[in-house]
Amino acid sequence: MAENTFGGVIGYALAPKKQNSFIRDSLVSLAKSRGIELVRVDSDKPLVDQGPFDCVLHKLYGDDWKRQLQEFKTRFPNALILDAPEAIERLHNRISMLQVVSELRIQDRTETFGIPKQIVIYDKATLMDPQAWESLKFPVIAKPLVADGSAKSHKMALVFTRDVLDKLKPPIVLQEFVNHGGVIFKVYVVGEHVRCVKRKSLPDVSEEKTMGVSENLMSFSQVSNLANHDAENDNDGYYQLMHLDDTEMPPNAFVVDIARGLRRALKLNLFNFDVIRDARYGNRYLIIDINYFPGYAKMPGYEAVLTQFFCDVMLKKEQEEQQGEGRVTVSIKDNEESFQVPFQIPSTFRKVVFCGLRY
Ligand SMILES: Nc1ncnc2c1ncn2[C@@H]1O[C@H](COP(=O)(O)OP(=O)(O)OP(=O)(O)O)[C@@H](O)[C@H]1O
Ligand SMILES: O=P(O)(O)O[C@H]1[C@H](OP(=O)(O)O)[C@@H](OP(=O)(O)O)[C@@H](O)[C@@H](O)[C@@H]1OP(=O)(O)O
Ligand SMILES: [Mg+2]
Ligand SMILES: [Mg+2]
Repeated sequence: MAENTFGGVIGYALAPKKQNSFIRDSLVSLAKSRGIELVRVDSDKPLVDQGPFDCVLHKLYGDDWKRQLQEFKTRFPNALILDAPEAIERLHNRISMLQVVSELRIQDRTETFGIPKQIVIYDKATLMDPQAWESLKFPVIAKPLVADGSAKSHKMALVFTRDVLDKLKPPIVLQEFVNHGGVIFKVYVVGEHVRCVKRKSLPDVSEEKTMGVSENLMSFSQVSNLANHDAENDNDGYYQLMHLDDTEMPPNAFVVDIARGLRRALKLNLFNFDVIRDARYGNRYLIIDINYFPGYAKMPGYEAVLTQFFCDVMLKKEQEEQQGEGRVTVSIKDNEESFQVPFQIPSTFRKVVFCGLRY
């Protein structure tokens, strides 16, 4: 993509951990060299009192933050909020998060995609009702329904048998565990840019293993974020087991099609999604998780990707503002009724004088 010169000020509102990992000197200086200034938003002060910002980049939760963004948008209508809080909210619930996958249509591909079979359980009574989960095949993964960024929302359990379901705390999603060779694909989306990487995942579960497990419930959290095992230091054979190196990537064009479709449907620019390849078929892919503003710094060369995105956003904003300059709303009064009509002033006219027309 051609380099553009439209700079601007981007305010970032991030939790301290995210700020530390994302806002590196290397990103700040590269962005600066392209005219983009990255400025920290102080979460102890009202957002409207800070700035001016051309754009606000954010990953914070709660009603107060949402209200602050609304107030900011009202006060500074030209400022961009990246991304819209209503669009982000869809990812805070593990059911609505994946509903969007069924809306996607991708043509002319031999690969297929979908989501694992899953049900939502809101209370203990339903959890104990066999009818609720009779359509599910065990093992299943129990995931907290809410994905609100808390440590709790990442606490999962691999459940081998029905008799341990009473140990779970609703509201939860019960999702069928699908064997996938112990490797997950994480697809990072930054506007138009799409990058797929491999990460380790839970190992496959065999029928015998399901029968013979001593514990019928195995708890875990953020498996793909555990430190990568060094192949030379692999005393426990974990790295070998995961086959990270010899796992084939999904076709790039397929991944890009899904990413672009999700971006359009979700109306989000900054997210990643986790994909597994169903070991039973080889060309069937399942989307299991979508995260807003993930750990981009783990993506090699993230500084260049994010800087280009910031520049693209600023350019688009500038173009829209220029187009918008000729746009006015004309009030028309017809006897007692009045109408508001949008009107575009042709760019060749420098000055237009509206008089009280009567006809
Ligand atoms: N249906 C499934 N079948 C097989 N493995 C799964 C399934 N769902 C989740 N996993 C495994 O469990 C891990 C955690 O699940 P998931 O990605 O839904 O949780 P998360 O806490 O939201 O993750 P993240 O840290 O990416 O936000 C996945 O990375 C994958 O290894
Ligand atoms: O911790 P990191 O920055 O690396 O990023 C992780 C991010 O944590 P943070 O936003 O709390 O920092 C998580 O967000 P929440 O679900 O907790 O909101 C989730 O998006 C993970 O998927 C990200 O890891 P990745 O998917 O890139 O491996
Ligand atoms: Mg995940
Ligand atoms: Mg997640």
